[in-house]
Amino acid sequence: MHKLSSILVNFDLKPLNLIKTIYDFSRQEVLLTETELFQLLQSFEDCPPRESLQSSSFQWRNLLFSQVSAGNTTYWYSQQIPIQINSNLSGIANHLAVESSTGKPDILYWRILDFLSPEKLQQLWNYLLTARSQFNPAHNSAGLNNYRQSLFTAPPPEIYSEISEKILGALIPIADELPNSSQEIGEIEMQITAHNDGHYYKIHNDNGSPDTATRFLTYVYYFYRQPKPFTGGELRLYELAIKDGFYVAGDRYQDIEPLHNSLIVFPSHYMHEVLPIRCPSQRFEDSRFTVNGWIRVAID
Ligand SMILES: O=C(O)CCC(=O)C(=O)O
Ligand SMILES: [Fe+2]
Repeated sequence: MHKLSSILVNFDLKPLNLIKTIYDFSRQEVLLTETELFQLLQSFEDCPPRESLQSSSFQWRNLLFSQVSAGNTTYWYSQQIPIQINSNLSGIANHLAVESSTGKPDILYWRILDFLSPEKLQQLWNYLLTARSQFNPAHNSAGLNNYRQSLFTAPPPEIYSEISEKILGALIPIADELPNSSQEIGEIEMQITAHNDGHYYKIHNDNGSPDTATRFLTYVYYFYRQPKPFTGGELRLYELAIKDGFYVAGDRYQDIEPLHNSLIVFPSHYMHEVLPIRCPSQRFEDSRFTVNGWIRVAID
């Protein structure tokens, strides 16, 4: 909480109306509560009475932006929302862990080896070999060019239900133990991807936009022909850092080998990337395949 007197000395409040400007504003790390903003405004000689001030707010990532209108002038302020680390993640680790990393760098993930039985894996292959024409180029949610190159498609219903059930099978014991409903498991999203020669996915996280904000776990199931027909394609998980109220990639990272028939689970807000793939044959069936997606928290 900032003292009004120190803000008045150090800070020249200006009307701001563009998101970009709001962002710059937040970088100054001047965080006001609504009450402080009203007090600040009222210290201006020409400020209308409090009853005529109107306010509204919206949330972006872990920042709460609010606006107060006085006549034709709009004032913005921002406030950091405390970041909640899900204390049950360690519990999930206990249930999922065949292998887990809590070491250095400080990155949590869970990996299950031999995730699918040989029969289920064969079913997946049988589907894939008929489905080449259903794969489309993937786009990054921010619409940026050159951010991501891969092919993807929606899973057929039987693959969706079998794999989501298997994932839920690992998570349900935890869901039952969760102390409140806001941490119950909601929707499971799923896609099938193929990364071939020259494909990659640059650094991103999976829940940084309003429509993805309820994703809390990311899972990636890897499978490919034997012997392994490509090189590269490691999943690089970055240590989490917070800068100016935003999640950013820390300096340290861990590269995870996309092992055949393994499932990786990690928190969706981690920054991560897929390193470039080299696949000399360039044949579709030699791609680095995944069934991957996101587990959302249920919302009441
Ligand atoms: O393929 C992978 O290893 C990760 C894919 C990914 O990050 C995503 O689809 O959001
Ligand atoms: Fe991702």
